Amino acid sequence: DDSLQQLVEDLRQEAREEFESIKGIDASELDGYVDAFVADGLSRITRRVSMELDDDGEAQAQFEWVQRERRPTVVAPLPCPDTHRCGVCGRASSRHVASPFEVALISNNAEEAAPGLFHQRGKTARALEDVQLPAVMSLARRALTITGTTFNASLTLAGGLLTRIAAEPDGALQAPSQKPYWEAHVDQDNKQAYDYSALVYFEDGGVDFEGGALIFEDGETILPRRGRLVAFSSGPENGHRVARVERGARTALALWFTCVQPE
Ligand SMILES: O=C(O)CCC(=O)C(=O)O
Ligand SMILES: [Fe+2]
Repeated sequence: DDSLQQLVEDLRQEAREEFESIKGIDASELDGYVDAFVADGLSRITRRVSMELDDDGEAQAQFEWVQRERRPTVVAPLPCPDTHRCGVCGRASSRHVASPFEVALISNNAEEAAPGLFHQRGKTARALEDVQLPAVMSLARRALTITGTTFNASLTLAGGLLTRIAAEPDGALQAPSQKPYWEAHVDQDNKQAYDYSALVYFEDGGVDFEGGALIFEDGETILPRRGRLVAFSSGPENGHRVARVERGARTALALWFTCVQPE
């Protein structure tokens, strides 16, 4: 089918262009990234049927190959606390927000991209501004848009970290003053400006690493999956913790948004 061939060729071209805009990636890895990008595009290709009346007034079916949009976000609404400032409260989760191309790129380069602004018991993190991968910034913008639309809030990026949590080697030395990453907390307690939190994950829990689930105070547990976005209002309605990573390593893009527009 010619039109399908054309779509695949367009996807390959798009993949190459996206790759070429990103510096510092080993050329030997190009084919893998391009294939992942194309596979993602193909998984969203579907046939659209439309009906048209021909000159004799007969209905004729027209078929066209088109790319479906990524799947929409699912929201669990929650009552807002008094301190809440904008939008609706709740939790949302959406798969395939990061494409397999972005997932492979960021996961493979996370160690260099997040060599550790700080180190916190097996977790290292680097501020968004210091991450050298342009793909991370474009993903942050996408997460901002999706979160704002989902919760009906006009949001601005207030902070971001690319984090990597590795299972700790036995007997690793700990500074007792450090807060462990698995401690339960409310994001808004870390910074009052935070109104919404978003996380994008780059590995599959239970496959690429063991443990590391995101667990809300009421027990709702979200297992990180490649490309998955989780977003939630940052107040006490969404206290959470990260389960300890028992094997492997887990990369996450953590983002915080504010409803207060900068002056
Ligand atoms: O990595 C995660 O899943 C959550 C991290 C987190 O809760 C935070 O950085 O505030
Ligand atoms: Fe948090």
